[in-house]
Amino acid sequence: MYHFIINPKSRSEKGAKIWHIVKEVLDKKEVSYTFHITRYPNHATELAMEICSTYSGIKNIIVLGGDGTVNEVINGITDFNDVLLGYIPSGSSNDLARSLKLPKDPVKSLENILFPSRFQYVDIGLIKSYVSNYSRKFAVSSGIGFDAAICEETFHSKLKIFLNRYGLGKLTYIIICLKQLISCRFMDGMVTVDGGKPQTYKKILLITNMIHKYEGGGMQIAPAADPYDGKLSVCIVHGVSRLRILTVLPFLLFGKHIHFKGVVTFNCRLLDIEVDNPYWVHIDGECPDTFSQLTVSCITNQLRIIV
Ligand SMILES: Nc1ncnc2c1ncn2[C@@H]1O[C@H](COP(=O)(O)OP(=O)(O)OP(=O)(O)O)[C@@H](O)[C@H]1O
Repeated sequence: MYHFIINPKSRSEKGAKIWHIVKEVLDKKEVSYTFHITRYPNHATELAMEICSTYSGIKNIIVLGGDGTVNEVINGITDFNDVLLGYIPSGSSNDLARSLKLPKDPVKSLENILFPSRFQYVDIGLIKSYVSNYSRKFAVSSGIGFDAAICEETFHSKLKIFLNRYGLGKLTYIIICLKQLISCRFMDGMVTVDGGKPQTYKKILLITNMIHKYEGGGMQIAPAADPYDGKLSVCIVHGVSRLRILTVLPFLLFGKHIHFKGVVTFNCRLLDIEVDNPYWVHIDGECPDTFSQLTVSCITNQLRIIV
């Protein structure tokens, strides 16, 4: 039995159309399944919880949506040992699917799930703010500063809906990225790696904590990120002028930004972040709030996913 959780609103409502294609194949093949359509933000978390509590034994939960829906689902799974996750990417950025090299075509994706050749245990991240009493898991990445400000603005953007209609969703990120480059505030703060000595940074553009190498629809923020190594791949950009950042940005696509002055990358299990003011934080591309204190960690080999 497969349990589908579908976000019809993903990729500006293309999720609904993709589900119809998938459903047709399921019915034709007489596959036994239940399906659950999300009706509001965070509904996928409730649905995943419901599936976990209703059915016993190993549950095949299949997510049809974007990275945000995967995030909601992993936050609803009550026992990771009892879940085998399948994923049919139908979001605008699909960075998880890109990293795991999952098929883009929904029918191929479905076939991969119905006749799986293998599954993998992948790491997930956990972000907490003790100051704000907040905690959430993430599948792909979390970040504070510039990348989160871009996510926040993209979320409210009418341009995204318009450009997604023409398959140009990526362009939204580029346009908003340039806009944020002019207006975003730099942070001053302190970063503590694996409980070591706190390190002070000035004029921080962003601090990203990556499980997988891509975010923002294929930007290789952490080209060395390995979702199976039990570690976060961290990227800090600091002390660089806005003009300089503009010249570095194109190198992000290929992960070559890491060679520039002011870009610090390292792997760790635990990261403490304290910044001078509350700034936007994104978690798998969704921005719950602004925070000034964060503790980020990696949970090793937590999620069993069909690849
Ligand atoms: N019925 C709904 N109405 C409004 N919002 C919804 C509904 N169902 C889910 N959502 C919200 O849509 C958000 C975005 O979905 P998702 O991330 O899956 O797609 P996306 O933004 O197109 O893809 P990506 O994250 O890959 O760019 C989710 O975080 C979820 O809260």
